[in-house]
Amino acid sequence: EVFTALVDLEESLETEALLIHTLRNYINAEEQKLDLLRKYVDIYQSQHDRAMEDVTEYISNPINAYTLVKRLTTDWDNVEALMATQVSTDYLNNITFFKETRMFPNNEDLNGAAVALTRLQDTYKLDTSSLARGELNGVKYSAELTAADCFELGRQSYNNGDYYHTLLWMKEAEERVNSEQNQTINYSDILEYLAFSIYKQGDLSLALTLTNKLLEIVPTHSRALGNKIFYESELERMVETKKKKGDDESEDVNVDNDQPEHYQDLYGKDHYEALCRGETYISPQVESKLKCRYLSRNDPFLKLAPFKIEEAHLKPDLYIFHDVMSDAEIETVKRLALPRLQRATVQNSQTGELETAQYRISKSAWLKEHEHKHIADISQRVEDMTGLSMKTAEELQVVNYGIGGHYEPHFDFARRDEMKNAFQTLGTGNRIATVLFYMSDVAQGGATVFPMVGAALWPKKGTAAFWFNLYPSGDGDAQTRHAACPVLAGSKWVSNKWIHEYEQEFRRPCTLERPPEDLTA
Ligand SMILES: O=C(O)CCC(=O)C(=O)O
Ligand SMILES: [Fe+2]
Repeated sequence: EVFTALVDLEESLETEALLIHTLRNYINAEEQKLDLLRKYVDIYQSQHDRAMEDVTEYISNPINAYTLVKRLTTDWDNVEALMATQVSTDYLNNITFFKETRMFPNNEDLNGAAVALTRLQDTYKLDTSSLARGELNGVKYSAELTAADCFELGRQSYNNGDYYHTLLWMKEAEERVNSEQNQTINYSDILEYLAFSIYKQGDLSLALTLTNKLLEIVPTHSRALGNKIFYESELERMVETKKKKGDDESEDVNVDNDQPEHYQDLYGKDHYEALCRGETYISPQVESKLKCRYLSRNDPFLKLAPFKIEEAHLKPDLYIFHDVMSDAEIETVKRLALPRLQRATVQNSQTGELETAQYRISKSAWLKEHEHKHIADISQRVEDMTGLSMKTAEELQVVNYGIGGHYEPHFDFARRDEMKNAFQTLGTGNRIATVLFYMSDVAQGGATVFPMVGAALWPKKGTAAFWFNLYPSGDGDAQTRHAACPVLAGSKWVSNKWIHEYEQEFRRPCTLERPPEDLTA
């Protein structure tokens, strides 16, 4: 979803400001035109009224005779010309220009935004009515949805073949429209979608009832008339098959009330979503062993200001480093990434979906002195934190997740079959370890979760997560499979520092120890 990234939405707000300004100017211009026409019509009226007081006297006066003729010729021509003036043309041209030169969401973006919202609804088990009232997990935000907004969410779901969400949102639209003073959508439009998605869910008679209700409101509705005939004949056919079978076996109606496929097909989806909701399942044995400690690596400087480490899981070891990126460094990293983030997107390899905006800060980027220092300091800090060499590490990779932005479960290391293309040619080896800096707090959602071990790491500005992706033998640790949960409220900024195998020989000598079970071969 290209348009869920914060930066895109910011530009969209600027575009909207331009549109509002243009619309206001257009309305003013139309009003000026109407004011002028009003002035003309008033003059006509008063002259005409005067004439009608005494018609004979009026037309026998040569001046009146002249002005009457003039009013009906050149004056009237002016009126007609003014009436015909297309005030809107220039303003419409302006709008076309904005659409061509500025970032402008299209129908695909609207669909993406709707999918993002329904994803949040599923992941965080949000109740439709609460969501429509602007409540997220009991927190009331100012925004609310109108009946028309709910209808549009239903319509987008419908177009995606997702009748499960169509029904949820059309029902909500129905409830909302009944309590709206100025109705934002026609009830009959809602009924039509409602009836068809109910049919898709297998309830023929309810679909027929709703269609009849629709025909009471709009008796000539042609699609509804067609559907009525179809539902009635289907129902009749069902009754006949029932009679033939002579029992009450359930009918083989085209039932389609499951969630769409992509909600089900991913490994451990339920578990992943439960973790995202904060229902962690880390084993009590592991949890009781977790400690917080200071790390100084016998380094005299670090002894003065040791790293504060929190263990989040053991085997695989997941660490949280506290206070390892300053606000100034965060601002630098975001600012360097921002201009490039606007159109950059990440494609999810499993779903092909566009996920988030991301950007790699490159060494060759022209950096100001303090920016250069910040980037170098961050790299040095990662070296101090991990004790690993930065010689083969990748550049800092920046990701911004907007509302609904997420990253499906994945490994950071390359599997054996991917290795050749991935990192071998670079001469850096596989990604031995990951340092993930959190560059923002996230109001709700956005955890980094490890479904196979039941750990969830919650973003906190200035902290960093750290783990080894590979066993000392060089084999990938399947348990490090992880995901970024969708952002429910707020915006999430992270940056990754991926550290590679080569050059680590003296820092993390490899052993021949094999993993207990190689799930990734
Ligand atoms: O954003 C996160 O929490 C995780 C990001 C991640 O896994 C990645 O970029 O590889
Ligand atoms: Fe990752």
